[in-house]
Order: sequence, then structure tokens, then C-alpha cells
Amino acid sequence: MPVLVAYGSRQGATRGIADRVAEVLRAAGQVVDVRPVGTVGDLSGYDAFVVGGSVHLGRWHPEVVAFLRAHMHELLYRPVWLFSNGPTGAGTGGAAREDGGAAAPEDLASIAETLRPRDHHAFSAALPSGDVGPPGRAGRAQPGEGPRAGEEAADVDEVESWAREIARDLAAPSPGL
Ligand SMILES: Cc1cc2nc3c(=O)[nH]c(=O)nc-3n(C[C@H](O)[C@H](O)[C@H](O)COP(=O)(O)O)c2cc1C
Repeated sequence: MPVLVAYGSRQGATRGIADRVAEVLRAAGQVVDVRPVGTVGDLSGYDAFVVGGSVHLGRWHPEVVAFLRAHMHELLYRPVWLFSNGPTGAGTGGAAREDGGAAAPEDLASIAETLRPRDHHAFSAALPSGDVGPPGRAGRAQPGEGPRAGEEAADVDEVESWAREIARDLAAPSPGL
């Protein structure tokens, strides 16, 4: 059951999440392709999809939105997991979530309403590890800046835990069989 992990990433952080998801799925025995979403054309070789992108100014990566809209009919009856990477938590309406977590991108709701993914996970930047830059700059990055020195693109444990859930779901017998 080949799995496609497709990502939209401007600065590389979301690519890092996609790569880690793929590693976990491979470790669980899945055959996985990881590709920038803009390079994916034919979906016929895949049985399951993990698609995600970064959030900029509240919007999902445009190539992710374009991919999901263009392939909606092919994806409708296949298992799809979505993720976004919005470390500042700014998203809908430009406001950060009160709990400091990642906000879903504005484009997600209309896509998910039709696509009905198995899950959507909003990742946010990890807590700073090691060098966090000048005093007073520890914590989450703000809109307009990338990850700070020593800051992971996303919390590795959170990514791995989410990917393991996908792996378990893929390994489970399909309903009705
Ligand atoms: C111009 C700009 C706008 C951003 N807007 C948001 C935003 O609205 N919400 C958010 O959570 N993060 C925002 N960020 C942070 C990025 O999503 C973050 O740096 C992310 O890790 C980028 O992922 P990428 O490296 O895969 O491109 C913004 C970053 C930049 C540079």
C-alpha cells in the first residue's frame, strides 16, 4: 500500500515534518514516497496520502491548496491525512490561538468539509532547544520570521506520535473486510 507524503514548504521546516512522518511510516513497514506537492501529478500509484504545508499570513501553502482542490475527486475515497505547520499560532483572522497552539489555516475548513480527511493536525514550532538567540527572544517565532536559532521546525515527539497513529490506522483492517 504505497503512501504519498506530499508537502508545501517555503523555508524547509514543513519539509522536515514530512520527512519525519515518512521515516515513521517506513519504520512501520509502509512503502512511502516523499515529494514536494508541486511535483506530484499522477496519483494512481498511491493508496494513501499525507499532505501538509506551512502557514503564512493565515493561509495554507498555495501549492497544497491547489493540489487538494485539483485532486479532490481522486482523494475523496482514499485515506487522507492533512497537516499544517503554523508555529506562531496566527491563522484564521490573523489571531493566535489563546492556548498558544497552532491555528488551522484559513483554507482548511472548506477543503476538509468536502474531503473529510482521516485527521488534520496543526503543528507548531517546538520549544526552543539550545541557543534561542538574544535575551527576551525565547519562545515561539512571530509572523514574519522563520524558526529561531536552536528552534526545531516542530516538536519531534508530536510529529512522531501523529505519524504512529497514521501507521496504526493504515495497518488496521479496512471496515467491511
Ligand atoms: C511572512 C511570514 C508570515 C507568516 N505567517 C504565519 C501565520 O500566519 N501563522 C503561523 O502560524 N505562522 C506564520 N509564519 C511562520 C511560518 O509558518 C513558519 O516559519 C514555518 O515554519 C514556515 O514553514 P516552512 O519552513 O515549511 O516554509 C509566517 C512566516 C513568515 C515568514
